[in-house]
Amino acid sequence: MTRAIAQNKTRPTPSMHMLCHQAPVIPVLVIKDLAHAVPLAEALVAGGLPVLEVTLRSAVALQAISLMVRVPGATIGAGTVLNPKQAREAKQAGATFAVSPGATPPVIDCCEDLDLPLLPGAASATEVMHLLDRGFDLMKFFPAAAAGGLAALRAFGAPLPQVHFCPAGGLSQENARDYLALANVACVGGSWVAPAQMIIEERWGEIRQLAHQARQLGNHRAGRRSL
Ligand SMILES: O=C(O)C(=O)C[C@H](O)[C@H](O)COP(=O)(O)O
Repeated sequence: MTRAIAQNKTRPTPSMHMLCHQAPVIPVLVIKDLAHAVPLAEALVAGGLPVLEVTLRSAVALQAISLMVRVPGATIGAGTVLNPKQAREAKQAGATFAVSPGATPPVIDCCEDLDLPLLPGAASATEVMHLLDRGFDLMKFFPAAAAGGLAALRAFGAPLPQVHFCPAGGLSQENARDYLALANVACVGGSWVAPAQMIIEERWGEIRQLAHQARQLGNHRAGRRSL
């Protein structure tokens, strides 16, 4: 029996669910200078965002992950995981989870073999259905704003109410609240809490403040709209 057939049922992904419920926002980070890794993680954790996604888009990303995992209170994942090699390297660096803008069978298989929780990306009903078939009921919705935003997520909720999403791509402090108000949104992802220029200028106090504001977005979730 092939792996796909053997797992052709909805398998809850408890670890990713747990991580997505720790805070309303997962910061998406691009770290270009290794010296920024620890103070950046400390600022975000101090602001109330403990789950961080370090994208594998820079030469120092893996080293950054291996330093940031030692920051008290931080849970570090690797983002932009595009292939099995990157998944293996992320795990080796100490990442607790992996995030991908999409989903390919090799990445899914590799993360399963590594026992590395994966937040795979989907942008259409067909992609969501493929991931459901692979047992995922929590996935990234990417690129959220470009792929239909709030209206698309609301529409997914009718035929696919069992699926929860972490929308990312085009979110901001201003629109994140509307996404978090949807019943099928577990959390959101975004780079707005750690803007590139602020990182370059090492404005950690301001980043902590942005994280704090983002954390507050979770306070309004009690009154969420149903789908
Ligand atoms: O790198 C990944 O794994 C991704 O899936 C993409 C990121 O989540 C978005 O690039 C964040 O988008 P912005 O908040 O608009 O900057």
